[in-house]
Amino acid sequence: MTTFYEFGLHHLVTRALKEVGYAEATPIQDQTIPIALTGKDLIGQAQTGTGKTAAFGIPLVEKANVDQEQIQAVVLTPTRELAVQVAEELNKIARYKGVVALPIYGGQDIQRQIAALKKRPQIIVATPGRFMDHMNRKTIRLQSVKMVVLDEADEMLNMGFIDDIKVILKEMPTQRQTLLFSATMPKAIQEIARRFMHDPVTISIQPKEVTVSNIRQQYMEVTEKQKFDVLCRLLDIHMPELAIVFGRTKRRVDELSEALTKRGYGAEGIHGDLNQAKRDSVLRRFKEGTIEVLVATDVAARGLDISGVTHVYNFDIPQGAESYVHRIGRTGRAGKTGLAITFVTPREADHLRYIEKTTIRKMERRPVPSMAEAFEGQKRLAVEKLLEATGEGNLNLYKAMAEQLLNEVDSVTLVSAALKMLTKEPDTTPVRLTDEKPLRVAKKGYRQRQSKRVSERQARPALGKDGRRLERDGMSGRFSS
Ligand SMILES: Nc1ncnc2c1ncn2[C@@H]1O[C@H](COP(=O)(O)OP(=O)(O)OP(=O)(O)O)[C@@H](O)[C@H]1O
Ligand SMILES: [Mg+2]
Repeated sequence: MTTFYEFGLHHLVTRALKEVGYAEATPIQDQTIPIALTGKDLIGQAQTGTGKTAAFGIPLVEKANVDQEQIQAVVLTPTRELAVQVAEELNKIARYKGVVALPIYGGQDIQRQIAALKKRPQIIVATPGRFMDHMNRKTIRLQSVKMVVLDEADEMLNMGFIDDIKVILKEMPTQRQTLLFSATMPKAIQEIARRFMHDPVTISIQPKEVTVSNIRQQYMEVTEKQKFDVLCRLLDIHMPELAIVFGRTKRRVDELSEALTKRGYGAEGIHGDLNQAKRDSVLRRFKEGTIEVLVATDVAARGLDISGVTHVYNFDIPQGAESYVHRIGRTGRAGKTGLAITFVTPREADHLRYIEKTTIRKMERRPVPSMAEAFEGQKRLAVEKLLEATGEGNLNLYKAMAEQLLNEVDSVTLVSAALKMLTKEPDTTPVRLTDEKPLRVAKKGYRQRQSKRVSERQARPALGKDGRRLERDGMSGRFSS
């Protein structure tokens, strides 16, 4: 493996990389950084969690000129949260060189953004809709842009951003370098490449294996009605550090997070109908570990890098194989291991096969855990907690009382009572969840009609009451501003 010194980077860039703990380049970084540094256009594909952000981020920071107070690079991302995250990573890489990356996204006060833009950052990381807004207001000037990155380009196409992207790219100087990155590269990307890239080099790391091997992939056959109890049991058995539960629609996410909270789990939902302040606070509390279960639509499936996510549950099987790859890719990142479990209702069996066929990877079928197994898991946790407390010391304050208690109650009864108090017993609090219709594998004719509809929709962007463009919420198929 290559160390970052071997790329001949500015010493202030290598110093920052050392500080963030990147000793060696990951395979995608190893292969793309030297090409990107030469100024060539590039398409980079590598599995989730393998460091694509730094693969484009390092060349961006390396090539930016600190003394030139103009926008020199633009990164476009499909979601607001991803724009923030990518800007954070770029700023880490850029901290000693003094280059500044600014995130610009919808739902944030535009005047504040305009004020921040006046400070003349060298790199902008933006969602397409808000970027267009600034272009139209002439609060962003593009004449000095030398590099453009499309992160998760395929998702931006899925979300109907194609027209925005075309307009944005047309406004950019033609003498620019264009980089395109994603873990999945459907055919539609080639159209972007052909129209907007100049003789791009394609780098694909293990294109056959779209998912990383350190994610264990399992599925469980459940009925719609069983899903919620099975999820609760799994959470009790797995005891994830952090878990993401993906639901199909915004309503589903709302109902699920409420139901989980009712049953005593620290859960919150995130989707595109929530205001930005709420989205930000939910994500922040998840990262801090204040809540341990994030319930999400596909809005959280792309690019988000949250360390500590040990489990991903597809409460509803995802529509597309790409969506599956990105959802489960929120775990098992940067060489860590993770577990992904997908719920499949009887009528969705074909859909599961289609995903397996597309990812060329079989999921392991697992039986639904019983309530007794979940209870066992929780009892084990209680024992662990109790044993841990015995090792912590500072028990002297309690010992006199313990001895007194032991005169009155036998030791087994006493410890049993302590364990009972520490154990989360099976909870059957009733919850309200609206059934989702099963997903069926689309028939060929239907698929074609659907894709035609999508292209029509793209040609005529959806407008809100005030005539503003609306952004689509991942794969949930509804619109939100
Ligand atoms: N060279 C490196 N050494 C160690 N860790 C790294 C290195 N490069 C990146 N990482 C870490 O790997 C994790 C995943 O990186 P990143 O988010 O860029 O993945 P990605 O390939 O863009 O994934 P996705 O397809 O999900 O967007 C991050 O936590 C990042 O800090
Ligand atoms: Mg990424």
